[in-house]
Amino acid sequence: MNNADRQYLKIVQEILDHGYYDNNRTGVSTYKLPHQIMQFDLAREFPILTSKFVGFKTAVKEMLWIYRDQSNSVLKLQEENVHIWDEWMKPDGTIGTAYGWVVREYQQVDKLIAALKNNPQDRRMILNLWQIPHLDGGSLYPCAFMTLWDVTDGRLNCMLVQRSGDMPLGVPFNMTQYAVLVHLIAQVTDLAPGLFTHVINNAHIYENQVEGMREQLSRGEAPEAPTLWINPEIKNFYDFTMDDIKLENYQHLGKIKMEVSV
Ligand SMILES: Nc1nc(=O)c2c([nH]1)NC[C@@H]1CN(c3ccc(C(=O)N[C@@H](CCC(=O)O)C(=O)O)cc3)CN21
Ligand SMILES: O=c1ccn([C@H]2C[C@H](O)[C@@H](COP(=O)(O)O)O2)c(=O)[nH]1
Repeated sequence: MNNADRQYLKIVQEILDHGYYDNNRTGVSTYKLPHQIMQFDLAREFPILTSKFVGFKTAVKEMLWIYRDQSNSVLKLQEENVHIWDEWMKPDGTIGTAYGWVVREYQQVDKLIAALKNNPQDRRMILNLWQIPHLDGGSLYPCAFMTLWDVTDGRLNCMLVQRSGDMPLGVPFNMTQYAVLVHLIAQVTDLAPGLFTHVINNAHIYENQVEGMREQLSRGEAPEAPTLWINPEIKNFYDFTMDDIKLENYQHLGKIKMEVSV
């Protein structure tokens, strides 16, 4: 069994067995549990689910849109055939002052890379998309909103804090795309990838997704994890393209269609 699936499916099972049934902003109720955590050693494994197909390219394109392009343009994502933000597009074609916009506003990536290169003992290395004055200017408050970075013994460790996690849709994307981000940042700072810890404050399954999750749980053994290939020649974070990031030998048990609540 793939370790990513083992940790992920354990949380899913916990939510279905013991989750608290509650309403929320979207009007579609969820089963939820607080404080769920997954942890991966990126030197040993690449975390992507194999118990269902996860759109690796879509997830990585979204991550590059936020951190490399530092863009809020949904139209730009659509040009790359990514439609997961369509429902949140404002009339101007953007998601407003959220995600990539906030990264750019405070030059957060440049500051992180500079600290990792020049002062890796720093204990203040944080990317924080939760910028209170700009929250209401965005179409959605950021969910995976903070990463805390650490260098220990030449290894780059990253903790992702997610305030709200849609286990069937958002979380499989988030775990994989942030693992890729750690690999990319490690490569351009001459560090080895280390621990990736994913903390989810409110981990939930919308009630119209329960059937899909039960199907995923009932599937047979999840195939072993694929491997991530990154073009070793890229030394500048902003030079990475999708051609430089590839998943090799991705075996999975097939797509499961689930609904997104807006
Ligand atoms: N309720 C909700 N859940 C989310 O995960 C979510 C939001 N809202 N709002 C903002 C973004 C948009 N995200 C999304 C939206 C849709 C999919 C989705 O439909 N995924 C499909 C395939 C999509 C594709 O490859 O084009 C999946 O099966 O993973 C995933 C993440 C993550 N975020
Ligand atoms: O990267 C993401 C973005 C969004 N989500 C999910 C989590 C929630 O289901 C919704 C956001 O609704 P809120 O009421 O603002 O919490 O989107 C995710 O899992 N990952």
